[in-house]
Amino acid sequence: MTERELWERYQRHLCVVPSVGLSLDISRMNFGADFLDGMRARTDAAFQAMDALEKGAIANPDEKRRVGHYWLRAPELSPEPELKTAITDMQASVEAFARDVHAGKVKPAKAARFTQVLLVGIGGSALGPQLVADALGSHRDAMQVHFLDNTDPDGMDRTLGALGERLAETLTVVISKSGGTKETRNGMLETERAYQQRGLDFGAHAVAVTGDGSELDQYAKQHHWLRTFPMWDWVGGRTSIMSAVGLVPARLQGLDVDGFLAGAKDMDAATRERDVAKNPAALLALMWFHAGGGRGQKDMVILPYKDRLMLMSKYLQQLVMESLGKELSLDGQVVNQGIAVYGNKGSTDQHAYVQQLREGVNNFFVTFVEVLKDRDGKSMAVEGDNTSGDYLLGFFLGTRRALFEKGRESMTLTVQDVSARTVGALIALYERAVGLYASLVNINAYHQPGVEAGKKAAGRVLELQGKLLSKLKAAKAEARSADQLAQDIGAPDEAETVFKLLEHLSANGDHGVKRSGGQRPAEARFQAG
Ligand SMILES: O=P(O)(O)OC[C@H]1O[C@](O)(CO)[C@@H](O)[C@@H]1O
Repeated sequence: MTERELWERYQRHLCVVPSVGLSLDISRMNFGADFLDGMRARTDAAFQAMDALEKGAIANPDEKRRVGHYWLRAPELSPEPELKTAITDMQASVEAFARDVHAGKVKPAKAARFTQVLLVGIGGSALGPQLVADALGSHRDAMQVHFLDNTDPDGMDRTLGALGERLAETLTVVISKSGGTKETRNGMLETERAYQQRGLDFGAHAVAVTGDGSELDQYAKQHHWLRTFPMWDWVGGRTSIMSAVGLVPARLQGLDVDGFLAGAKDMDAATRERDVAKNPAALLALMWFHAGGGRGQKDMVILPYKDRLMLMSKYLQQLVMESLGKELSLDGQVVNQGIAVYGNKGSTDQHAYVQQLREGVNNFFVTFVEVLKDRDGKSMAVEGDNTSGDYLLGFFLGTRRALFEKGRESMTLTVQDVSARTVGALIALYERAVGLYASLVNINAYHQPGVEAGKKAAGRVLELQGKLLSKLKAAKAEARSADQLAQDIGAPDEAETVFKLLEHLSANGDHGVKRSGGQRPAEARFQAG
């Protein structure tokens, strides 16, 4: 294709959404002239399914749940008045609470004001707040936000240690829809102890976001936490950023929540458009289908040319992969669907994996995200008349061209700026694209059975550890191999897991397990010290 033909193709296929200042360019995807028409029947069915979902149908059949994240930015579209009231009440109470915190009406016992937020959550209960805080935050925010999103003890020490004395002015927000997620429970308990060690009452510094009656809800009530904000079963974790999950930290941070919700609402309106050429969510879903043959054969590389959007790929990794990575179709057939997502930011990635994108295995398509506004205020010239921002654009266009020359497909999303409106719109765009794509490939995007399997298996490992520790204590000083101990606890087939447990136990002083003998599994001996 000549440059001239490409320019024509660009103009023909450019999808512009003036209401949110966003455009999607699909000209560098190699779909044929009849592709969009050929997909018309499937696309219409996807629109119908989305329409039913928005009207309150059970769109998550396995869990028999409705899927209501679109109502969070347009409560008037809720299928029942009670839901609308629940959403608007939540929004008003979050706003009022943040106002009281900022004004010092809700204040810690041993400091004048809360200045820090510590968010404890994982997956959908952390990734959205992390993206929003990083994309929109600055040192001028009303409060600074920190995160505990794992059960890694050293990770917790690092975050809590960095807060140090400031724990006295830290408001901890524990977020868990289910209220029973172990990583979050552990982070909460360790945080509680950190407060206690400084003579601070955790409850007077803690807020929960969780489902009514959950384990976390009960804990918060028993320990007289400051507040609990609701989460509902009709909002999925990975699409919960516009529920209290995202609004509580964003309001506390002092971000433009109204703009964020408005951007998403405007994008929703634009992506209900049935004319595919004018609908960027439908085009994204169709390009994913084209690129991967409807089987996810190509990975989605997200390359935003803006530091503030670096977490976009991490956020989309959960949204896309937890939604689309499914073994079974809606009809129960084994389909093993999914699309792998990765990326960081340009032009930084140019100096890392882009080498492979241009010359290596052609198993991906890139989505470039271009932000027109360089910065607040003017830029200095760094070379001739050129600014740093001119260079960023140059590197983006250069990389895109270099990939195209080698037959590597890409799309480009262009936005005006990284404002709250834009971030809200981008999230809404991808939420709908994921929902539409799920319909195109006939899967349930709103459950995550695979994750549950891992959680159950982890539970069994900890059960095994319990048995192992009892045995080691009973056997006292007798040093035994992993194989012998696996026999002892009646789990001979679990010798490898037992060895891994013993290796970990003996590397840490918590349970008094000692290791002797050689380095190889068969030579190692373990005993209770
Ligand atoms: O908010 P919760 O219930 O703690 O769950 C956290 C995350 O865990 C998952 O269920 C996966 O394990 C995600 O879907 C969810 O966002």
